Amino acid sequence: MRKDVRILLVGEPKVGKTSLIMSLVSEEFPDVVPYKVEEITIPADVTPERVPTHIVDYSEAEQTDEQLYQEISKANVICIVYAVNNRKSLEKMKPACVRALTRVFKISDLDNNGILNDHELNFFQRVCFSSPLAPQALEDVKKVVKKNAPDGVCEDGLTLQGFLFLHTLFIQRGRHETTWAVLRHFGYDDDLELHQDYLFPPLRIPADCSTELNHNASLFLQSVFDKHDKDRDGALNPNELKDVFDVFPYMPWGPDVFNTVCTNEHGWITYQGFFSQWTLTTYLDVQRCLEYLGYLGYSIVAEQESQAAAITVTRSKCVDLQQKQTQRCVFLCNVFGSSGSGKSSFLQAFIGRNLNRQKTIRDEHKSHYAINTVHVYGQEKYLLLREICSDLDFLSDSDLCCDVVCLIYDISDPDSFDYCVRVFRECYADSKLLCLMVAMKSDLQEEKQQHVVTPLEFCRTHMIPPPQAYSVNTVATPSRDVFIKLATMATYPHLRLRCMCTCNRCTFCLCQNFLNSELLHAVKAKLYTLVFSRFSSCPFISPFITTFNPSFT
Ligand SMILES: Nc1ncnc2c1ncn2[C@@H]1O[C@H](COP(=O)(O)OP(=O)(O)OP(=O)(O)O)[C@@H](O)[C@H]1O
Repeated sequence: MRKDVRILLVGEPKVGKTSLIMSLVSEEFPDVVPYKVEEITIPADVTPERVPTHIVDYSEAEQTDEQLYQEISKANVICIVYAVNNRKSLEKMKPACVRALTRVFKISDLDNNGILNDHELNFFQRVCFSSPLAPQALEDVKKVVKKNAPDGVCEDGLTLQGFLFLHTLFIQRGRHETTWAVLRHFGYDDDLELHQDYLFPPLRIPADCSTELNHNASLFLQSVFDKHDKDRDGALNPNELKDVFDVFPYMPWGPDVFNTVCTNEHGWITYQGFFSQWTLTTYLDVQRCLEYLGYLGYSIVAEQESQAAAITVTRSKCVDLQQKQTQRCVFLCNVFGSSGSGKSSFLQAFIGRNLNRQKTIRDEHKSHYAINTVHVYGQEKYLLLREICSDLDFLSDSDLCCDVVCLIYDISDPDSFDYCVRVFRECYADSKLLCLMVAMKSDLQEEKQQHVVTPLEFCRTHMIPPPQAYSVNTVATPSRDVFIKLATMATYPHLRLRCMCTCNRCTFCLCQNFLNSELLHAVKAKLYTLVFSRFSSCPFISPFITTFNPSFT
């Protein structure tokens, strides 16, 4: 065993360094429990006489950082000392631990009032240790905290200070494992970092499938939103939004999010906008969504095995097309148009902003995406618009991949339609994807387009619906009809020849609703089964019956 061990005690003034030195080497202070003394492994031959040469007492108030580094380089053992009843020193000395426990506290504080009440303490206890605390034990805990840290109990619940004090007490009394059990349950590894396995649980996504948030996730996100919408105005003001992401190591959303989703008149994200942004992340980057849900403690609060339980992996798009129906709720629309044709304005109109409101958007806060809900024959769907850069040479296959294509031209710019023709011919003429032509800036004077055929003739030739006149230069919110059309085309890509108005009132819409109705499908299936069972034994008729399948009628 080394005899010249040099121990460095680091701590703020008056936290008890000297007492610790004395207790390490003598029996004089039986009440002082040396912090992690077993980890310091004091050599047996250290005596009080040798203390001055072996244990260096470092106090922040007395020395500079440079002197500390010098001492650290000379030390064999470094012992960080803090006083459990001094939160300031605790924060300073173990910031990673305090950060981790603060996140644990915030996740467990289900109503976000800064206090863990009995219900929340019991929930916390149950999810961490699989059994609730007995009422008396709960009272005892609060009593101990209150006695030692008066600010630790408020309104009969534990404050963050009390919660931190409790864990410091566990550590001090050698019950490190209790705190570690909590931290591990909330995803931390031995370095107090969130474990990669916790943040990124396995999730298999076959090719041609997409990812969406399921019902469990929407309940959880609704609770997260409600928890932080303290003024109950249905939107998250800047402070409330910052509070949502307080449990994240970084701010996940940039300023562009305010131009991607619906906001209220102050520009604050509404619940619709909040959920839309989550839907967008899930669709475009599901790994990121898993990570974010991990920071929010989804698996703990929703009592699920992992964040993967929040995700629905949809059926392959090919199978949807074959079966002529889909369960998907999120559809991607690529928006093409020449420079200045009005793509950004179109995207902003989708989240309810007219030209006047768009003028306030700063260039660096612009978004290439816009997402909102649309009702397609009574069902709520999410349509995600993606603005595609005008230079086609830079586009990859994944840039072109989508559920429906929107081609925009500016009726006041005679060259803009030519660009749409180019996109259609080069990228989508041979694909089965449906395209919709939008004649933007319809309030302006129309110019003759410099192309051999008119936009209307071009659409007729290529079985594209006629150009949809659209303008964002409106007094009220711009019309949503064109977005409903796009969402309908994305949802029912096999129905090429159909009414394009989707008003749900005209004869064609009513017929289409009827043909798509589950009742009609059920009746058809019943008839088929009946006919099949009656005539299947007849050798002359059965070959004809088997070719009759209701799903292809
Ligand atoms: N109906 C309209 N009447 C007048 N001006 C309009 C109308 N719609 C859009 N604009 C204006 O046209 C200009 C170009 O629109 P926008 O930025 O949306 O085009 P873009 O296709 O996104 O362009 P880029 O590809 O360069 O980003 C903007 O200044 C916008 O305010």
